[in-house]
Amino acid sequence: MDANVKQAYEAAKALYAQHGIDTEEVLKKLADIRVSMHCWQGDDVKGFLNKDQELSGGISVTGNYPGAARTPEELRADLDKAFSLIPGKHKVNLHAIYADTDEKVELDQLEPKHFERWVAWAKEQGLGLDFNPTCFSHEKSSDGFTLSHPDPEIRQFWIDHCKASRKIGAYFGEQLGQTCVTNVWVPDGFKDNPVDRMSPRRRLKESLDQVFAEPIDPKHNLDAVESKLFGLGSEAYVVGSHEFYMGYGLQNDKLICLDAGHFHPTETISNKLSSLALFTSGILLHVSRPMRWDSDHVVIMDDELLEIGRELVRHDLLGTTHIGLDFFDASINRVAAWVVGTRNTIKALLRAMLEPVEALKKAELEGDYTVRLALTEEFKSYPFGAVWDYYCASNNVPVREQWIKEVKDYEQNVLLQRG
Ligand SMILES: C[C@H](O)[C@H](O)[C@@H](O)C(=O)CO
Ligand SMILES: [Mn+2]
Repeated sequence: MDANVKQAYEAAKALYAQHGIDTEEVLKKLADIRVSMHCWQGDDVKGFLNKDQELSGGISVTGNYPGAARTPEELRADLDKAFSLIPGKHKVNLHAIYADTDEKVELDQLEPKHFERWVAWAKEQGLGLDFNPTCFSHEKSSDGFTLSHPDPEIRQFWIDHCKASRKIGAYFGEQLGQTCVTNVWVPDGFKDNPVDRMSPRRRLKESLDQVFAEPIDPKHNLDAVESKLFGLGSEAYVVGSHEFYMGYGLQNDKLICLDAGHFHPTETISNKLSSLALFTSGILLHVSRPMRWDSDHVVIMDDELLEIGRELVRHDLLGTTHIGLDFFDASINRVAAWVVGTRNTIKALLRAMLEPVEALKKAELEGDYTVRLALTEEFKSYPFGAVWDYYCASNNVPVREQWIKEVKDYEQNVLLQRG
């Protein structure tokens, strides 16, 4: 390890120790956290099953940076590259359209065998896998409805797809010895004001009941449901709203997924964690960065990311919260997008772990808001960066911006050769 990195770490360690913060313990805890890196940043949410199908469902990817992965092999190579620049062992979040198979298979017919190559790779790399049914970019969702569709045949197709997805999730969990989270998000909604808000929600509820009817060992698969306020083309009404899924999740013991981009622009998911945690056995996060709308920008270390980290650490929610990422930016190098977003997410958790939480809570309880404010602010310039650098070096990944050169080399030698 570089002597300067070690020396800076030792100085930081001593400073934090003065506040009773044991950096060695902190780094051990940090190493246990698995962030679920979403595969869809690597190819602009195209997948491999219906490659020619246009992206739909009210989400959108902008940019035309060269080098998007075109095959499962390319996507795995890009993920390998990104993981080599990120400290720790993590998970990959797959969508159903990323099946790796030579068969032409419909979504409702998908089986674990169509993901065997992903599992073999994950085993080799020591990664976990999460899963999502893909209820968009398909002719049967072209009018904007899936699980809440008025046509029972179309509804059944999506129910069968979601059922198949849970089985694939259970297979991942069982094969890899790490619980898979299978997250159901459907785009269903209306562009303009509906007359009947209730019937689609009733249909969605009934469809979900069918999807989840078969019990699955929670050691292998946990179900999650993801709400949304609006999408492109569903501005007036989304069937699966926050209230809908909060009710459904609480009543049926499902993980409630909070996506940072799925609420009113001034609403934050950090402020929801301490409430939901009191009523649920776990939460799924989609850490994203909405800019003016659900734009899915790459996660940066902004106030909200820091606050999410603090809430998870201060209320001891790391054991029950599944941290997934959800962004897709095609205007920059896609491997770099993963590295920036994932490193930032881990770094925000580290920063939160390096705060004098007990002293701050004590000040608050005693009504000493002066100390609460002053200490919070002073800690913003404590040398967390030295601890982070040491963590990266100890994990044999590049320290600070050294990783950029590696991505640039990979771009020259691999991504730009893809034509
Ligand atoms: C591709 C994802 O499933 C999707 O982004 C979903 O999680 C979402 O957030 C839709 O807005
Ligand atoms: Mn999401």
